[in-house]
Amino acid sequence: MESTYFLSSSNSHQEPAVYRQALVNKRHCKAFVSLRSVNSRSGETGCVTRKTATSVQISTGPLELDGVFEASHDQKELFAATGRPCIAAVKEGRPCAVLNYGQSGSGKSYTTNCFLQLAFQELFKGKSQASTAPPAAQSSSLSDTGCDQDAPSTVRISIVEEYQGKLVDLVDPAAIAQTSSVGLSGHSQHIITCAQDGSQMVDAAMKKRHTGSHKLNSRSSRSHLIIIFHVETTISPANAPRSAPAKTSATFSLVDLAGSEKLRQTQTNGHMKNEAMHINSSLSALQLVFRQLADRRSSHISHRNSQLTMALKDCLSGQGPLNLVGHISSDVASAAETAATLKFVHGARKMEVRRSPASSPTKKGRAELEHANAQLQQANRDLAEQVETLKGKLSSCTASPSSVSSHISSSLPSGSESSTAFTSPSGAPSPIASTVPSGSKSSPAASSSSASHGCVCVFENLDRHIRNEPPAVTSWLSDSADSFLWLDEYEAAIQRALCQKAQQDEANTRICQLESEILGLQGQLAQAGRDAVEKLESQASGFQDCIRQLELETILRQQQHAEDIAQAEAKLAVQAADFQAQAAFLQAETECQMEEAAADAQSRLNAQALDEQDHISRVEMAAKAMQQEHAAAIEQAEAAWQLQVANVEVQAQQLQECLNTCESQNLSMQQHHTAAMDAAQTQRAAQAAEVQHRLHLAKAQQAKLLQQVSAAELAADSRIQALAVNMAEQHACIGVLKSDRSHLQEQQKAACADADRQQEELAAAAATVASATAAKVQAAAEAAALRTACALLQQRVTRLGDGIAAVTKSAKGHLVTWGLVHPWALS
Ligand SMILES: Nc1ncnc2c1ncn2[C@@H]1O[C@H](COP(=O)(O)OP(=O)(O)OP(=O)(O)O)[C@@H](O)[C@H]1O
Repeated sequence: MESTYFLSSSNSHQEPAVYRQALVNKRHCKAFVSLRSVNSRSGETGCVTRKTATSVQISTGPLELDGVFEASHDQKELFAATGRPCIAAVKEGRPCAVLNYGQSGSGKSYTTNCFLQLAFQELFKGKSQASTAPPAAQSSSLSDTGCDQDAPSTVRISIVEEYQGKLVDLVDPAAIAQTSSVGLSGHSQHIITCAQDGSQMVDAAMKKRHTGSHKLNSRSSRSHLIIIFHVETTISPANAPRSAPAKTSATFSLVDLAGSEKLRQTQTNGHMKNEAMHINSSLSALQLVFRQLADRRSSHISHRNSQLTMALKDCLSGQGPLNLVGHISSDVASAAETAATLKFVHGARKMEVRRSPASSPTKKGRAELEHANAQLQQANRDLAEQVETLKGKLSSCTASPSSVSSHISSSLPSGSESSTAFTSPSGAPSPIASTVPSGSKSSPAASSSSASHGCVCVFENLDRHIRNEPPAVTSWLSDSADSFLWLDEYEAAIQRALCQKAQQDEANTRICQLESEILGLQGQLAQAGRDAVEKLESQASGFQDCIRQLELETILRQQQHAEDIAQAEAKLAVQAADFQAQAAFLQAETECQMEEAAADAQSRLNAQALDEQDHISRVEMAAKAMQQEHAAAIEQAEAAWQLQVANVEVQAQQLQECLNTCESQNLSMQQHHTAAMDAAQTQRAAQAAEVQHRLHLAKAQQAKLLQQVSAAELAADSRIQALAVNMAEQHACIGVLKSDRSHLQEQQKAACADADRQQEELAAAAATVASATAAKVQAAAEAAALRTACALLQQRVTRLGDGIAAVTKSAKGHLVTWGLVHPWALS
């Protein structure tokens, strides 16, 4: 049984997308131009000309491309450059595509039809007749032609159009063609076995394609046509590398895009206008995808913008050739469209194969996928081992005819030869002799299993001969009845062989079952892969949607932020203007306030100076008042003292007068002797007691005056101390004022002058206080003088007392002497 393995095909329906992504950046899109030199509309030509085989001349200079062909006669060359490499690639298992792009009426459909015929020829090269055999047989027959070593074993075709955003299967309308994250799916696939088949199918499908008539094209395509060739190729062993798989599968897409239209030029209305809008919209989506694929900075490919780009996702993946044919006209009236087509086609050359973020799975998804793949590969290996084991068992059950015959020979009676054993006694050749090689002997020990196949062959041959030629065999059997004594043994061998054949059939059945299981598992593997891919792609599409949503939100937010920033800037400008105005106002206000503060400070200083002056004047007045009070007190004290002194002097004079009177009376009494002596003595004693009393009073008054003087001195001292404290406080205030004045420059001078003036005044006050102190000293001196006078007065009083005592003693002596009084009366 021939084992077939799929190559690592890039077909999206057989492998996860992660393995389909090429990792190397390289250019994969080639740009070609099909130039129609017609002047149907404007009558002028020459807006573009073919310069070389790979460049066109336009107004701005030459434009390099991968190939430039004259549409009128170069269709085969164009196909050779664009279609044939794709056919070769699809046979190698790489997906590829040819896209026809251009203005309406530029010849895209014409070229597509030519390409189809040429592609069929290329695919079925060497096979001219359609085979009537069933597909399985066709597959083998295609590869067995020997014309093309790698001719496709199976070619299936799908024809789908994208019309107004919907996909339509043009071969089987019942099929629901749709796109998903893995590309196009659900479309019908139809095996074709020859170019004729393909042409008929395409012709039938083309009749169903949406077309319309407008000014530029009487049969204008109103849809994008996608013709997909699903090609499976069995590579001959000679071509296949030793370890390479032997079968490939891939798709070749031939795309006839609807023409880009300017409504003004085509002059379409109503329904066709709608169609044109859809066409232009999907072409714009395609252009965007091409631009994104050509732009390395672009991280997102917008396949989902249209059904067309979704359906062509595989073709654009860059795993196989992508040939873009731009159809242009040299008509000057089409210059704008020609320029646009050239720009698009030329820009597509920059497209590079790269990992598409749109299809790249997430890390987690990739890990899951790789894990699942590893498991599936392990299961595949296990199954392959089982198959190999069963194959070994089968081969051990299989033997060559020679071994069977030898086994049969060994089973014959001894001495009998196989050649005679199968020869009739009449010498007629045995009908089965040819099945048993003569003279072949094998060891009797040969296994019955190795003999089984030979026995079966012999038996089948015999059976066939019996059925085909019954009389000959019957006669041969009857003639040889005696010679077939070993028939029983032969029958036994046949039984054994049949038994082994049954075992072999069973093994074959088991192998078939296992193969079908393998196929089922492979299908499951593929399905699991597809499911996983689909899941990942759906996740990726979800992510894309999220990313798009986020991008949209980001753009909206950016716009909102820009607006906010503009508003904020406007507000800030207004606020800045306000602030400036406020700052100017505040500055003016501050200056006014400073001026006012300076004026206030000045006035306060002036007021303080005035207050100080008032205070000093008050202090001075208080000092003056105290001095006056002190002086008054001193004067009062002096007056009181003088009054007292005067009183004492008066009393002393009065006492002197009394003494004089007493002396005169004493003289009179001396003249009148005894009676008057007692009365005079008593009177003198009473007078002396009164004088003593008055002296005592005078002394008390003197002491009181002395106390008053000392109290006045204490009060004066305390007043002087209070004045000194006040003066110290005034000095402190002056210091504070000085420090304040130091901070105020110009005003300080006046304040200092005032302070100096106040200082001077204070000095004057101090001088006044000093003079008051001097006056106090003087008063003290006067008090001392008063005290001295008092002492003198005391001495005079003492002397007066002594005189009085002496007078009294002399008077008493005279009285005793005179005998007026007895001495003892005087003691
Ligand atoms: N190379 C050519 N040789 C001769 N005739 C041509 C060639 N190319 C186009 N034509 C003719 O020009 C006409 C318009 O061509 P075609 O329908 O292929 O244009 P188109 O690009 O497919 O237009 P649309 O986009 O509107 O479908 C057809 O009648 C076609 O036969």
